[in-house]
Amino acid sequence: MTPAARVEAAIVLLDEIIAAAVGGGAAADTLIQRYFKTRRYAGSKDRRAVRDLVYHVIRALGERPENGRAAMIGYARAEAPDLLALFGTDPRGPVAVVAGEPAAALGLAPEWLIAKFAAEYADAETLLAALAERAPLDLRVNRLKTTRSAVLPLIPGAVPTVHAQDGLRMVEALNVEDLPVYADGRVEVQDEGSQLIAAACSAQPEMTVVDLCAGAGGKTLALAADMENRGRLIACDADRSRLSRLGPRAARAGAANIETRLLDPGREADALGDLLGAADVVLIDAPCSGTGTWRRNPEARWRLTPQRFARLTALQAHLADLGARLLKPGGRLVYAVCSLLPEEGRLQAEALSKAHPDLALDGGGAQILRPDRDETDGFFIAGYEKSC
Ligand SMILES: C[S@@+](CC[C@H](N)C(=O)[O-])C[C@H]1O[C@@H](n2cnc3c(N)ncnc32)[C@H](O)[C@@H]1O
Repeated sequence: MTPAARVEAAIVLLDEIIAAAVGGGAAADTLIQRYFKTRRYAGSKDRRAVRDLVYHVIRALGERPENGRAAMIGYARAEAPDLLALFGTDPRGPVAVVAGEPAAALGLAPEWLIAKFAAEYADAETLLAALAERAPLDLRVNRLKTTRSAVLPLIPGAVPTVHAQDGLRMVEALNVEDLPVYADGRVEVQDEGSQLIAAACSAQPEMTVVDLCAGAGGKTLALAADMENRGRLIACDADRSRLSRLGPRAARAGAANIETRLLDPGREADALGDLLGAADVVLIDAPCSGTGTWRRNPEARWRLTPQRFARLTALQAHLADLGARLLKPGGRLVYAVCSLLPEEGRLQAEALSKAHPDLALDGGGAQILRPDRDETDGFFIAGYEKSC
């Protein structure tokens, strides 16, 4: 592909990503993969160049742009004038820019979200800038199969993570999924912050542990390792397709004590009657806006609307309350979100304490993980003990 053709491809992809942000379509990564599946003429260098350009543009623009062309013109004008010079030079590239054409403005996030960050964090700009960076790749060593020290020499470019005891951070680029240690389930891809959430549950062998929003089981697998495959680990979710991905992952990881339960949204308790007041540990890794994961999914900034945000916070409160009802006396509850907004974290934790006076927040209180300070994705984590 010529340089101008790569710019045109990036514009087409940005159009698709913007449309998906409006209509709840696929993630940018998926759209990029699909795009190249049907364009075999694009070589690996072209693919990488187009992908990198698309992500540079997404990261640079806070508000959702009108369209891909406006996004590219705004980005190129401010950050890459050499790209602007390619417009109108090649029939396979973008046509020349005309006077007065719309151009997107650079920014860290949509204005309404910047205002929310600014109301909560004195250093909101630093935090938002850190969320616009690229995230490192972390692995979790699967203690059901091996140890961190045994695996470390087998992965070039990996170093132990600072906080998580089973974590490795890739400091050199490597296609981890091609490694034998990945193929046979000795390591999983998991951000260090997610590993710390599972660790905050203090799950032990022989316990009854409920992972209420298990998704495809990222944290469930870490809990199974903490439980040494002994006891009951009930992985629940309202999304059938996510939950169905847990089985093959558990098989690869050698996790053998997991039961799955599909929940009916709004009627989740119907499938959990036998577990009310019966769990030693409940993890609520609640569905959220994902503001803490913008480093990995920068287009998520363009997806969120005040209406969607309000629906999420209502769902979080509902699931937190349900989780509290599953705990047995003396049990432990962990409420977590991959968001740094107080409505999804601090205020939910306060409401939970108020609604359930028998839950006592951990001695250290709730914890916030930040990319600029902790070098993890952004998370809110609150751990509670239920009185006996
Ligand atoms: C943050 S994600 C969970 C990620 C997962 N724990 C992991 O470690 O990979 C939140 C999950 O909540 C699920 N969810 C949404 N509504 C739900 C509901 N009403 N009951 C249970 N789970 C729900 C979503 O399908 C999603 O998988």
